[in-house]
Amino acid sequence: MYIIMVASECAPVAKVGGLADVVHSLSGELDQRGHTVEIILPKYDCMRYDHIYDLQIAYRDLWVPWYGGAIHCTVWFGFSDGRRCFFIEPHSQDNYFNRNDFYGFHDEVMRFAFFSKAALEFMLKTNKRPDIIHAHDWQTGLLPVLLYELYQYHGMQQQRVCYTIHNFKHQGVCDEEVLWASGLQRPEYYGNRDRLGDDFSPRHINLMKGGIVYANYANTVSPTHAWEARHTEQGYGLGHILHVHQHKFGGILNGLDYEAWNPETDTLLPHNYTVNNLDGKYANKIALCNRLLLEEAYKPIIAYIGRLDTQKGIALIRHSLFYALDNGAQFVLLGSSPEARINDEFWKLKFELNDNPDCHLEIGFNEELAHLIYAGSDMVVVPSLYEPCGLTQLIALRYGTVPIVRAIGGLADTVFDWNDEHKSPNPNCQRNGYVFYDATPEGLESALHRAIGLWNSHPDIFRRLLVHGMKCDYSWKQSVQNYLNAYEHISVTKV
Ligand SMILES: Nc1ncnc2c1ncn2[C@@H]1O[C@H](COP(=O)(O)OP(=O)(O)O[C@H]2O[C@H](CO)[C@@H](O)[C@H](O)[C@H]2O)[C@@H](O)[C@H]1O
Repeated sequence: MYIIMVASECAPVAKVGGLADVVHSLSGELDQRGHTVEIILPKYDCMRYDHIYDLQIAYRDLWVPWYGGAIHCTVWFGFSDGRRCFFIEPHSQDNYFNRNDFYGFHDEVMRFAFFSKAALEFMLKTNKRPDIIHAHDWQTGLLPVLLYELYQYHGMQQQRVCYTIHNFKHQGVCDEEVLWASGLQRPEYYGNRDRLGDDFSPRHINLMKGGIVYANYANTVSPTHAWEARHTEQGYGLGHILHVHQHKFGGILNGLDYEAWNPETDTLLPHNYTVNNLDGKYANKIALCNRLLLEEAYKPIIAYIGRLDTQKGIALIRHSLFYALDNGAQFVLLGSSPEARINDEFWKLKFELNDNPDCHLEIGFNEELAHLIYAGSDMVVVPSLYEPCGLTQLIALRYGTVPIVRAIGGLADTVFDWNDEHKSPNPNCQRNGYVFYDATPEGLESALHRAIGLWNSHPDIFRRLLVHGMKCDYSWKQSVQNYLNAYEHISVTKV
C-alpha cells in the first residue's frame, strides 16, 4: 500500500509530545512491512535539522490557493531516521512556521488549515495518489473535508483518509474565516452541526469534528479511550458526533518503537541490560544519582516524565513528589509546560527543594536524560486525569521500571495491578504495575503505598514484578496490523 502521513509532528525532527513518536514509529513499522510511506510536515524553523539527512528542494514553486489568491511554497525533501519526509515552506508575510516554536500562536487554526490544504495541493500537483492519507489530530482535521469537497473533483477521487485523534482536548474551534481562506466558503453549509459546526459555540467551526465526519475511518489511540470519548466528558463535547459515526470509529492501541526504546542496545544509556541480566539497570540507577546529584541511598527512585499539562494531573504529580519524600523514597521529575503558570509553579518547587538530596526537578525537554531516568528509576508515576493512550508507561515497562498509573484510557489497557487476583485480561502481559482509580491524593497513595512497601519489604518479589513488565509485548506488532486492517477496509484498491 502507498500511505502518506500528514501531521504537525514527527520525532525526532519536530517533537512536542507523543504524537511525534507515533507518527515516527508507525511509519517505520509500515515501511518494514513493505508498504510505501511518506510523511508531510510543516517546515518549522525550530526543527532539529541535525536529524534530517540530504535535505533538498523537491518542488520549488507550489502555489497553494488561499483567500482567493495563492501562497507560494517550496517543498523540501529529506530523510529523517530513514523516513521519507516532505517539508512545506510557505513564503508569505504570515510566516506560519517561522516562529521559533511549534505551537502557541494566535493564528494557530490558520497555520494548520493552510498546512492541510498545502499537503493536498502538493499531492495533486506532483501526481501523488496514495491509497491512504493518514491525518493526525485537529491540525489536519480539515484535510478530509477538503479532499471530499474539493480535491476529489480534481483527480483525487480514489484517496481515502484514516484520521487519528491523539487528544480530544484540542479541537481547532474557530470562526468562519477558515472556510473563506481555504476555499470551502459556504458557512451555512459547513457550519451545520452535522458537518463542522461546533456544538457549543454558535457560528463556530470545529476542525476535529470535520475530520471525524469526513474521514473514511477515525480512531483514537486505545480501546478504552474510544469508549470514554463516546460515553463520557472525555470526548470534550464530541461524544454525540462520535455516536453518529460509530460505524467508522474505533480505538487502536499505540505501540512503542521497540528499536528506539530497547535497554539492551540503547546508546543513550551508560549501561545496557536485559531481562536476564539486570546488573546494568542498577548501574544506571547509580549513574542517574550521580548525574542529578541525588544521594546514593537504599531508597526507591520514583520518576515522572512528561508534559506538565493539566491532563497529566498536575496536583497529583506534586502530591506524589511529597508522598515519596515523606515515605523514604526519592523523586525525579523531567517535564515542561507551554503554560507559564504551570512552569513557574514547578520552578518554584525546584528552588524550594534545591537542597534536598532525595529529589531533582528538571524543567525542560531532554530526550537523552529521559532515557537515563526510565532506565535508572524503580517506578514511574502516571496520575493522568485523562490519557488517550500514554507512552510513558509503555517505555517504563520496557525498561523494567514499575508503572503506577490511574486506571484511565490507554493506561487501563496496558497496566494491570499486581495485587489484583484476577488474571490479566491481556494474554501478552501478566500483572505488571500498580493501578488506582480516584484522582485524589488518597487514590494515588493507595497505589504508591503498596509499590514502596513491596520494594522495601520484598525486593525479590518487586524484581519479579518488574521482570513481568519487561516481558510484556507493547511493540507495534499487533497495532500496526490493526491499522493495516483499517486501511484495507477503506481503500478503493484492495491489496
Ligand atoms: N520533558 C521531556 N523530556 C523528554 N521527553 C519527554 C518530555 N516530556 C515528554 N517526553 C516524552 O514524550 C512522550 C510523551 O508521550 P505521551 O504518550 O505522554 O504523550 P502526550 O500526552 O504528549 O500525547 C498524546 O498522544 C500520545 C500519542 O498518541 C498519547 O499516547 C497520549 O495519551 C496523548 O495525550 C514520551 O516519549 C515521553 O518520554
